[in-house]
Amino acid sequence: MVASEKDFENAVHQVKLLKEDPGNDAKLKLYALYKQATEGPCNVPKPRVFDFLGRAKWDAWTALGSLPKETARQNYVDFVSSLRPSLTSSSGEGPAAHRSLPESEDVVVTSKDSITVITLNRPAKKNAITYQMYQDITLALKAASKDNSTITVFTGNGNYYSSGNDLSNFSNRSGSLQQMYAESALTLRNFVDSFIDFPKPLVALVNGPAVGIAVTVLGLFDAVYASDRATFHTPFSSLGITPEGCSSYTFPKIMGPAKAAEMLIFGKKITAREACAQGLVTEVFPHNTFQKEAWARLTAYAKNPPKAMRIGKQLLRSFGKETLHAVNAEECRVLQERWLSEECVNAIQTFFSKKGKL
Ligand SMILES: CCCCC/C=C/CC(=O)SCCNC(=O)CCNC(=O)[C@H](O)C(C)(C)COP(=O)(O)OP(=O)(O)OC[C@H]1O[C@@H](n2cnc3c(N)ncnc32)[C@H](O)[C@@H]1OP(=O)(O)O
Repeated sequence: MVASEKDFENAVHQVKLLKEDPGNDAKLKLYALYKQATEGPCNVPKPRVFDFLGRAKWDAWTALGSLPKETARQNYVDFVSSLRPSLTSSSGEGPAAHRSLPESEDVVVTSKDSITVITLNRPAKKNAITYQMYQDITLALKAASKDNSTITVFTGNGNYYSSGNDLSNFSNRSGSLQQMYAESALTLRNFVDSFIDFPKPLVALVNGPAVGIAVTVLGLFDAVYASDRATFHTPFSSLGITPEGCSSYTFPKIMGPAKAAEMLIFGKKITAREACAQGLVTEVFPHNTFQKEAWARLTAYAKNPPKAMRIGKQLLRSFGKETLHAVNAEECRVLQERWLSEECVNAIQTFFSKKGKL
């Protein structure tokens, strides 16, 4: 269900009636979503250095990147409902995923034409996936598996689909290294499990380059539509690490062992058309018509009887499921060791010293 103009106006009115101060973070978020919904992406100059409030507002608005006006309107309505559960929108039920998803700006969940959309929303960092985002995505998938949508879609905001794991994930957490890597392995395992077990059709709209784990989990999707600007890159060896996302099993099955090794061991970056020829991508669209064509396709597919699609997906998936879980467990075990290796530590240091981009 997409929020109408009237829902939006109601939500704006409800904010004015709030009896309690929702706090600065919430107010900044409301401001940013309101501006994005009414004016589109921020294109005004950054306020002067001593205008702290003006700069905080500008930052919050700018962080929304190119989020479409309709999505911002929907997010505003949903956010107002979450501030005051008794304030429900006049259009009835909102996206079910919001009910159990913690507040997150980096992973945005919306609902449209029976389709739940999970958008990676860190365009300034090329949608790199933080530790928190792994957990939010896991929750979002769990919620989407139970909501009333027919299809779930994954995409990225901005010019990247995702640059994969945020390489600062291991430098900004507390506790011993062993403990941090054990927790990370568990978080990764839960994250990948939620793709393996996802019960409905899951579609990726790869709007731009994809790196690392953003590529590997594609082997667990039911369809992958890509812009012709998308590329697919798994530079694991150069980072001193090993494949995850079940790719050590799905990629050889999808593209054959030789092509899988070229990507997963030698780190060859491939184009969208190459990925399509190799079976990782379902179809490639010209970038300037990508959104329109892919959404026309999805909207038509979402009209199919949902139970038949769900049962069909389960048939396709059920026989390999135990193997996928076993592969996931083993990949996470091996990675936990690799993260401690000198090769991996050096590669991450090199990236942050700005000498080692892909
Ligand atoms: C729970 C743990 C689970 C772990 C699971 C493991 C998964 C494995 C992987 O996913 S491996 C892949 C890891 N990703 C990378 O190695 C990509 C690193 N990024 C780059 O090489 C480049 O940034 C780029 C090629 C993606 C884009 O280059 P470009 O020049 O176009 O842009 P910038 O480099 O200036 O990027 C803009 C800002 O974004 C930051 N950034 C981009 N990607 C990441 C990332 N993966 N991790 C952290 N930060 C990233 C970049 O540092 C810039 O930030 P700045 O503006 O503050 O400088």
